[in-house]
Amino acid sequence: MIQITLIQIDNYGPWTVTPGPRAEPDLQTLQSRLYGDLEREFGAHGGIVFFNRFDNLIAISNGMDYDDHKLIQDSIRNRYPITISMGVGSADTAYEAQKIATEMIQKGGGAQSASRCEVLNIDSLVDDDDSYVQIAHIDIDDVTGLLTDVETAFDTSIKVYEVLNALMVELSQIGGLCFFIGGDNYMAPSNNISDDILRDALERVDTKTGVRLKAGIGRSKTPAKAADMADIGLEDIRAGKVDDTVIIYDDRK
Ligand SMILES: Nc1nc2c(ncn2[C@@H]2O[C@H](COP(=O)(O)OP(=O)(O)OP(=O)(O)O)[C@@H](O)[C@H]2O)c(=O)[nH]1
Repeated sequence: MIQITLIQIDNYGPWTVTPGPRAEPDLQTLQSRLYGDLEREFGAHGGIVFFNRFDNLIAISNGMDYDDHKLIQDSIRNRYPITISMGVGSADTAYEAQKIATEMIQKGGGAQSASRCEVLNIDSLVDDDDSYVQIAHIDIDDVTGLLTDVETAFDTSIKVYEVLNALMVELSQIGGLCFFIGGDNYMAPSNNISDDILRDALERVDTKTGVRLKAGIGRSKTPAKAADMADIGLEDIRAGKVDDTVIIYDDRK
């Protein structure tokens, strides 16, 4: 089972324009610092946060309970001019878990409801015995030689974001999620998606976008450890240790 936490800034839209439109560099600073702080806070529990849309961030939070979430929520209130609500869901697939987490927040009120403040709704927490996270670290082959060093920076970004969208659509159709994490890298929470099915999905994206993707896949009890093993898998593919575009490492006893 994978546990997903949706973190949503309370009443953010209206806040950004009250008493008048706030300077965009200030909003960008707030959003990036909030992402960094949440990454550190969830990371301290072995979790991982994806910036997603910055006002709606998605975390894998296996092993974190109500008190862990509440402590983070209180800390953000003490250090920011905004507050956050959180919804938590657990399921066999990442897509279903985020769907439940979203329902948990929506149950607490609208994203621009002036009365909704610091909702923390948990549908279910993953038991330690059932805790399992699969993450794929997906990378474009030779983005440096094919794009970064030969195309304009913006044209490279068009391609990288085109690949992101194709990955998000493909993975959501097989129960997974996918997030851009920088450069030419994507991370896909992908519980219950086999390496064969994932390889086929990557090949469909290759065909659609004209790139060649590879992926290390990590399986562990905690999100951070699963991500670490996915990174190792990616490095082993780069080093030619396997003649495949995907490799799985699983450290569950
Ligand atoms: N978030 C994140 N970004 C990374 C990671 N590794 C590389 N990057 C980013 O991705 C960019 C490209 O790095 P690489 O993927 O190693 O370059 P490449 O030319 O595609 O090389 P190959 O993937 O080996 O074919 C770097 O400039 C970094 O911005 C990583 O593990 N995590």
